[in-house]
Amino acid sequence: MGILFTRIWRLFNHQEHKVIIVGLDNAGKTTILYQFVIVVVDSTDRERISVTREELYKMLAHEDLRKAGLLIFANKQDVKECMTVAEISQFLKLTSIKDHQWHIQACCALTGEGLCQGLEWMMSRLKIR
Ligand SMILES: Nc1nc2c(ncn2[C@@H]2O[C@H](COP(=O)(O)OP(=O)(O)OP(=O)(O)O)[C@@H](O)[C@H]2O)c(=O)[nH]1
Repeated sequence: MGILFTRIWRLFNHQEHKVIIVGLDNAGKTTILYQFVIVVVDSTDRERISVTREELYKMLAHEDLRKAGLLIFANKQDVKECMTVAEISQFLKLTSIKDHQWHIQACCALTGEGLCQGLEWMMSRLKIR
C-alpha cells in the first residue's frame, strides 16, 4: 500500500486535525493501520444498519484484521430520533464479538463531541498490550 492518508475531524476550537500515515514502501504503514479499524455508523440510518452489520462481520473475518481492535463511532447523535448506542450495539450484535476488543462511542462529528473519548479508548488499548 502506498501513502495512506486518514483524516480524523476534530472540531474543537473549530480546528481540523489530520492524522497522516506516511512512509516509504515496506515501512509498516498497513500493519500499524490494521491495529485499528474504525467503523462509523450513521445513527440516523435505521434502514441500512443491517448492511453495516454484514460488512462489519466480513471485515472482522479478514486475516489481516485478526488482531485489530474495533472502535465504532455511533455518529450523528445530535439528530433527534437517532438510534442510541444501546440500539446500535444490539443491531450489530456487538456482545457476540469475542475475538476482538471493541468499544462503541456515541459522537457528533459536527461538534467533535465523543471523538476524543473514542480515540482515548484506542490509546488505552495500546498501553495495556
Ligand atoms: N447532523 C449531523 N450530520 C453529520 C454528522 N457528521 C456528518 N454529518 C453530515 O453527514 C453528511 C456526510 O458526512 P461525510 O463526513 O461527508 O460522510 P462520509 O462518510 O465521508 O461520506 P462519503 O464521502 O459519502 O463516504 C454531511 O452532510 C455531514 O455534514 C453529525 O455528527 N451530525
